[in-house]
Amino acid sequence: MRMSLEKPPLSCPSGITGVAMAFRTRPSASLEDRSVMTDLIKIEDLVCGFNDCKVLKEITVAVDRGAFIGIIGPNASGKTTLLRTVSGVLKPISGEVVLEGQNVHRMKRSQLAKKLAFVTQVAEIDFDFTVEDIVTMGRTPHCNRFQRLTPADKAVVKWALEITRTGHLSQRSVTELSGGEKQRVLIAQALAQDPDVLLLDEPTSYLDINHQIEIMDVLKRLNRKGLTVIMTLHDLNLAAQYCNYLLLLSDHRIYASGKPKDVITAENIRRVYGNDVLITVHPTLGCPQVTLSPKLNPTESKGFKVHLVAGGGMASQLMGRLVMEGYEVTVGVLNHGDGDWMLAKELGLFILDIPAFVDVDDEASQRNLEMMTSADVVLVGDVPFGHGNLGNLRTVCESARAGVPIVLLEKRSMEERDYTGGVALNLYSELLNTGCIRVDNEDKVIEVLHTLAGRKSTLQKPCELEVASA
Ligand SMILES: Nc1ncnc2c1ncn2[C@@H]1O[C@H](COP(=O)(O)OP(=O)(O)OP(=O)(O)O)[C@@H](O)[C@H]1O
Repeated sequence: MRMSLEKPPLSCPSGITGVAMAFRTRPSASLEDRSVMTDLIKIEDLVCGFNDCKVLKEITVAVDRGAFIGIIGPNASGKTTLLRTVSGVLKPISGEVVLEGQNVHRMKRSQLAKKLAFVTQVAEIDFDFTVEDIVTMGRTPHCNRFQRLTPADKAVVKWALEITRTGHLSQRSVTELSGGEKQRVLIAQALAQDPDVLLLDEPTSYLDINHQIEIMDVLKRLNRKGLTVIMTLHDLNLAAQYCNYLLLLSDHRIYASGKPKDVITAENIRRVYGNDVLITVHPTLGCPQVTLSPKLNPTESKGFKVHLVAGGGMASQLMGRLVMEGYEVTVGVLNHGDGDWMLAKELGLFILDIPAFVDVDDEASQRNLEMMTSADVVLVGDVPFGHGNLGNLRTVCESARAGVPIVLLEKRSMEERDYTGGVALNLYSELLNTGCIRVDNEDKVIEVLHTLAGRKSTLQKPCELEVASA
């Protein structure tokens, strides 16, 4: 069955019209500015919190109709508090939240509920209502107390159930539902309310990945039709993919705001969350994507040095695994801007590098040899060899002759990776005669390194004992 995004016609049209995508955080507007503003929501010098506890201060944000805003930040940074204050549920300590010219905290609840819906975090619903009853309650602001639901109201309820894929639950009691089902029912209720602005507190927290995408897709499509969406999110990747603008909260304030690519930066995440992360670009959407890096303590590393011959972005996975496993990794020789160079840089590894499009020359090779011979093992990734990086292969051969253990990752044969008309292949055959270890996937590389590192530590133990007893 196809879902229609079009709401059935209503007796009270929502007034959703053109979409002006804009969002700004700024100091308080002057009186002159105010006269030309067309913001749907204006948050002015807001201080919010509880009694004397100021959770957030200096919050000034302008939201235009049609914005899709994500509020992100660490635990207890005030995301829910801000959303509750914007929703009118929590009174501000000072400042104001203005919706279409009216202070939300002075509006009648019924009047506000026609324009704004708030999906709270899933709480225990103790009342034995059916799902249909719960979603129907979303129509309350639009109905006269003594009036029965009109066919138009019923059609909206049906639409909200369908669009959130909760129709099959309509006769079930909400007390029996799973957390994810309840979450979708609460979103259905809010959509049945037919608001201009939808606020959602962690709407995906209980949802599996399929339902996360499904709900976010529905919200995005409704947003394209004019629904203004403001939500709190912990998942930074979802936030980057779906939100047009982000507010990053930290230290009782808006720490950063703007487009996802400007807010979700490694520096911001490190400062606010205290985590080192890898920021890459989503392959199809172009938005930032966050990959968590473990907090590696150098003193806990395996004390086993791996020099990696990488290139062309073909050794990225291997590099990440090595770092995760606690090896001391150096990389080289790499050209500036190479995919593996960029990752090595993000990971903070020592890179022996040369400018882009420059061949590995004798000087670079000499330094590479020094690094290889001081490593416990040289690992050659499944990289292609051309005339530019042939020097790396020559140096690996030299290191092998000097007795350095060599591990070769061969996902593809050297014939497939030789762009030198056979020179690389000859060097490779020479290398194989020195008794290198050959493996065909990353897992096996890790197994081999584990064995080699184990041998090294066993050999070291008597020395350590001697030192200890001296
Ligand atoms: N009713 C309350 N009374 C007093 N303090 C509260 C109340 N609710 C929340 N707080 C406090 O306000 C601060 C912000 O809480 P809030 O729930 O807004 O953070 P959050 O960013 O949404 O957190 P999380 O990511 O953990 O959900 C916290 O220190 C919290 O303990």
